[in-house]
Amino acid sequence: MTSQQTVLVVDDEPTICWALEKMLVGEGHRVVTASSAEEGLRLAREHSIAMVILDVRLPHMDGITALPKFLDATDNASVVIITAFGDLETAVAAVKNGASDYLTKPFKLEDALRTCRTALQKSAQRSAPTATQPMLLDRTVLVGTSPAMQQVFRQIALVADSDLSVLITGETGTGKELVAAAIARHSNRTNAAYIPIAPVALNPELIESELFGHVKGAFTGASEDRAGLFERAEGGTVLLDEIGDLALGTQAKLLRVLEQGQYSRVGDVKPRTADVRILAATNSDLHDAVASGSFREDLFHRLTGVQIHLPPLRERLDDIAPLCHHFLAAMEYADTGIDEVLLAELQQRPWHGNVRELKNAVSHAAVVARGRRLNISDFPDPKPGRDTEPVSSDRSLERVVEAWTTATLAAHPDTETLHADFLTASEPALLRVMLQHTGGNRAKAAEMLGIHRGTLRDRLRAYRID
Ligand SMILES: Nc1ncnc2c1ncn2[C@@H]1O[C@H](COP(=O)(O)OP(=O)(O)OP(=O)(O)O)[C@@H](O)[C@H]1O
Repeated sequence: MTSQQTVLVVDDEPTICWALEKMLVGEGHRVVTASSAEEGLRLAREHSIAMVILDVRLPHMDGITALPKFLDATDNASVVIITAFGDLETAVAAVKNGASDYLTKPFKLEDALRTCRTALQKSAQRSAPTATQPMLLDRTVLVGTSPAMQQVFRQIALVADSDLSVLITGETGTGKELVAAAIARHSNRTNAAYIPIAPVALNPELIESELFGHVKGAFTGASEDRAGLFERAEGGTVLLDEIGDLALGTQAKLLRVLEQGQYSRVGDVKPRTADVRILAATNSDLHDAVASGSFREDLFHRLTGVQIHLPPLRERLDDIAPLCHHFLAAMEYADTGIDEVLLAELQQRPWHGNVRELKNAVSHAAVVARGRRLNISDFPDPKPGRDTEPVSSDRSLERVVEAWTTATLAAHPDTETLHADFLTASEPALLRVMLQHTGGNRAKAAEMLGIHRGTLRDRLRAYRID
């Protein structure tokens, strides 16, 4: 147990204050509570606070606005933000404004405990205050309420401000480019260029020239010196889409940029310095590419330091409803409803083209329905999947688990609950599909799962699955 520290809980819901107080007192800490930011700030100045747990939604001043004031008043204590809805903007704003971490309501006490323990440890090591610029938030277009997307938001929030390169993986249409754009937008390179580029779309012979530039006479047609992508993106961020398609020679040059921050224009030996953050995306399995020798292992390890994996849409069915509403609203059909029956039918579809297919399908349906309530016949037929790509092979499952584990370890290096966290992340999908499969018959679902009915009931309740 850690030595006694004082924790300030600021939340206008007495039950949350009570539960957190009980939990932290159980850990041997002292707890003071406040129901508004103003009251909390007064207490923060009166006590020597090691950690603040701060709700975002508060009666007068909200938690994000109050966060810099709490950091100031507590001499940079760790602040854990509680959000009612773990959206990307709040998560990024919280982390960017100096929060150590955040919890999404409703949260489990064991999650809160783990987060608080880490935050209290950080509190002791926290350095002097840094200037906290309020963040200019633009409307995110990255929508999702599933646990998988919440994990993606958390990862974006945690890596955005660093200069780490990030590998974004996922099937086509899962939103990899949107994730890259969100990282660039929320990074401290936000005012510099963000250039997404798909090497596969470039002429293979000219690809190095496109990336690194060339000098006059380097090859036929090189009539003058030309800057490449890395020069144009100086100070900013580059997304290399479909990184798996890069030729081995180009991979070696990219590795030099990543490791030494250097490159040379084609036809030139003079090294140039690249101040560019590199994000990469792929929908292919780089493990296989490494095994077959078409992708450099050193580049693979360099890129997979931080990995964000976007699961296919069929593995995050909770996102279908908010995505539909988002796309309808963007088309100014916000009033066009999606009822439960339609939603259930949409959730049955395989969505091989993922969110891109859903977006196109919703646009199509909205135009066909012309403002009336949508039904399934308004939607185009599902896109066929590639025969070579089973809906969920053992191999892709293995990859998802690997990516999740790597990302969680990166976010929580001191974790002591990895196994429980893994179950929380993966079990709801398993149970939902089983219930759909058995038409809601819990006894049958429990039998097929090989677990006791009571265990199934408890898990469903815990995950709030109806
Ligand atoms: N979470 C999301 N919220 C809102 N829109 C999304 C989301 N995910 C994807 N989209 C939309 O779906 C489409 C495909 O997304 P994106 O281009 O980012 O996918 P991708 O994984 O990069 O695809 P590919 O591998 O084919 O390049 C885009 O129109 C994007 O705006």
